[in-house]
Amino acid sequence: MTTWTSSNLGYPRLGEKREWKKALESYWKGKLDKGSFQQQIRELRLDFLKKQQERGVDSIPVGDFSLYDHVLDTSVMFGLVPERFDASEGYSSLSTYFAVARGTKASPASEMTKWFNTNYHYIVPELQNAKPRLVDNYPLKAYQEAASELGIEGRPYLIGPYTFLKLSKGYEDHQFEQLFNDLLPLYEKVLRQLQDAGAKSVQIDEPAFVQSFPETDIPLIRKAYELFNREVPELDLFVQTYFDSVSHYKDIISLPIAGLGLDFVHGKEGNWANIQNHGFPAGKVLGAGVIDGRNIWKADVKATVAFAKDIQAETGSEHVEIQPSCSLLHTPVTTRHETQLDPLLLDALSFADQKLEEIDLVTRTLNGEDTAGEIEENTAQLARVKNAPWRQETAGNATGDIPSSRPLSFEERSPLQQEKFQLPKLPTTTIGSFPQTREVRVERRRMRKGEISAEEYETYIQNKMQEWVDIQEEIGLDVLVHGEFERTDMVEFFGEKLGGFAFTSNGWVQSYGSRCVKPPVIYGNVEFKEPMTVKETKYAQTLTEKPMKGMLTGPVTILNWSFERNDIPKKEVAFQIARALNDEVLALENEGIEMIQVDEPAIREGLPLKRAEWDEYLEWTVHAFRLSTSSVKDTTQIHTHMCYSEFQDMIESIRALDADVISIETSRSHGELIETFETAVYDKGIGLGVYDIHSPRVPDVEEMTQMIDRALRVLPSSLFWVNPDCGLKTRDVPETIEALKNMVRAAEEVRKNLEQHA
Ligand SMILES: Nc1nc2c(c(=O)[nH]1)N[C@@H](CNc1ccc(C(=O)N[C@@H](CCC(=O)N[C@@H](CCC(=O)N[C@@H](CCC(=O)O)C(=O)O)C(=O)O)C(=O)O)cc1)CN2
Ligand code: MET
Ligand SMILES: [Zn+2]
Repeated sequence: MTTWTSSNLGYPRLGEKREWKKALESYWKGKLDKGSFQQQIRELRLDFLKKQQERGVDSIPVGDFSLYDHVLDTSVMFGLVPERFDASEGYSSLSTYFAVARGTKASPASEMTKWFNTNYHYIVPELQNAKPRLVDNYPLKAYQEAASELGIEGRPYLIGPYTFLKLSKGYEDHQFEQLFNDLLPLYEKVLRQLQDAGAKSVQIDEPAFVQSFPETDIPLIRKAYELFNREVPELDLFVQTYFDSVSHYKDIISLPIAGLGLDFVHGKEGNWANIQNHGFPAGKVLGAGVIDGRNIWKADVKATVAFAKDIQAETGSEHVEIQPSCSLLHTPVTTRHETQLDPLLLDALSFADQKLEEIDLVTRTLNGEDTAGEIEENTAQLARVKNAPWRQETAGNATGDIPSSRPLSFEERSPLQQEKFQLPKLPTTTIGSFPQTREVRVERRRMRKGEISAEEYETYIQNKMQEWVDIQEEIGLDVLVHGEFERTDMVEFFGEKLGGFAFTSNGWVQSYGSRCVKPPVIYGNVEFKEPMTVKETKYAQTLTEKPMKGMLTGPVTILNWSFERNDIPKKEVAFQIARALNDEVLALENEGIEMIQVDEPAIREGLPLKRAEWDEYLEWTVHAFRLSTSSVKDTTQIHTHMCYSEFQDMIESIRALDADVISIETSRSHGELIETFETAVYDKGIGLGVYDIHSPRVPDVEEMTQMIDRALRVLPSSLFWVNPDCGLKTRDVPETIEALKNMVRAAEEVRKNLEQHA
């Protein structure tokens, strides 16, 4: 007799109408006092638990909620606050916590980077001189709160020691084992306190188990879980993996743990092969991640039930837990406020709350409950969607008519471009966006609500462009941008203008801290309808003699930061977007915009978690970029931009993009990227970001000249550009202007030095 239960792995923090974001931002601005802030947050936290309870989830995670980021919570819990931060109010005080996340005047924030292959960013733990100790047991507090306030017997959430250390920096490979050993007693203490408080099980997330990791780490992992199993025998250790199939599956399933959760959506083939080849140990709970936690399409409940039964039959498991494929942090909260969507499309969607209902339905069905009516309804809904007119279109993916390489090599076309643009050495520019102030957003909302006309809004945007062209001229930047004021977001904006996309009103997902994105939904074939950026860019160009850089989002980034359709291969969609962007690039060029940036920050984040799959991925992503950008004249300069990235291992693919200039985020990793160029050859235009734009802190001239000098030790000055790490949309106006002034002065100083030494 099989036991079927349900569990959730994490719930979105944002709230149905982004209440969490609003509370945080008001608190940071000093508009909400600490007491009210904590009260509001507590209500949200409890409400989220209640919503999961109401949806019948058997195992509800507690402690996955966070005030910024769950990795930062783990760091703070273990006292891993870098020394540069003032911890006088206590390591786990709000002021210290937010200082690490956001930086202060005195201390730059900790680095932030991508959470595996998602668009969520975590704060990277810094372990230089680390002396970890248990400062606060967050999961315990969360467990007790859920129990006393709501009577929920929650399952405390923890990031496992192996994954935590893998996500950290500030140590050499040979120190890994020592640091790991230092952490274990702390984990043991946390677990013991949970056991003493009556917790029955814990969720220990180890997504690092799905990455390609060295076999030599296995004894360490084994040692950790053996220790936990020995020291907290009453507590069921439920190890959770997601985003792909488990590497070294045989070793991982033999750990002394109570259960293992596997992703049967994003690691379906690999995990299926794993259980076929190696089975699943008797007596352990099998977590079956069968509901997609990364996308927003309604599940086929009937097929899911059948698949869960297949998994059970294959493994003979006595206890299977039906789960989402990963934490629901990566999906929007609920479809219930979506009123603008085509009803047929709305019918096809499932956000976090709906996914929990699907999990419940699947579980009840497996338990033999009569759910025939509900299943029938689900089947009918799916059929309606399948018959929708936009699902009938066959994929038009022919791109054979678009060139995917430029006629001249970089060496040949670069002098032609220089002759045309006449740029100084170390040209200065920015990445595209200028502050999206509250005023800009309010104006847009007024236009959308019909409170002002489209013309009034257009005039407002034109005035903004004028204002910022003047500012850029005044600062002395060499290549200007229009500022992206007309855009809500670099992906959503294009989604709204291209065919085949739909957009939600409340489909927000956390990107980092309080910042959210509203990924558009790709439901049909992507098509160019009309020029998307020409009007603004052309207008901005009339305001200046300097080159105005056109600004587009690249095909892979549009794809990766949207909810993708799941009925045709991803790369087909990328090529469709590439075709549309190629039309836009040519439309810009045709109107005299001859420097065009096509941003591709998401190429790196989308890299498969398993090395073996990299080549194939890089091949189609590079091809998509080249399809978008290769049709231009020799004298047209193509720029691209990437951020949050570790590029060490993909420099060759970056070269293969064949962009004339690339700008890359560098400074938040304190220049680590620069070291890459000591060995790698990069021989096209390149700007390594000279200042971190994620923090309100204004760097001084000296700091930036140092960054430039450091870069020039490994890159030729003839190819080097000076720019910030990324766009400036999240910054305030005064700090933006001040920082850019310092940046231009830094470039001037270094230029002067170069001339003296020439
Ligand atoms: N898609 C995507 N992914 C990305 C990035 C990115 O730019 N886009 N950048 C990297 C970092 N991530 C980021 C993600 C979001 C934001 C960001 O600034 N998001 C904004 C929302 C942007 C937006 O869509 N704004 C809308 C709606 C904003 C809004 O809340 N409007 C108010 C009215 C105005 C107000 O009260 O503020 C309302 O409707 O009530 C607009 O501008 O129109 C936010 O969270 O605040 C920045 C960086 C990596 N991933
Ligand atoms: C996340 S990359 C952002 C690039 C975009 N052009 C901007 O400046 O905002
Ligand atoms: Zn960027």
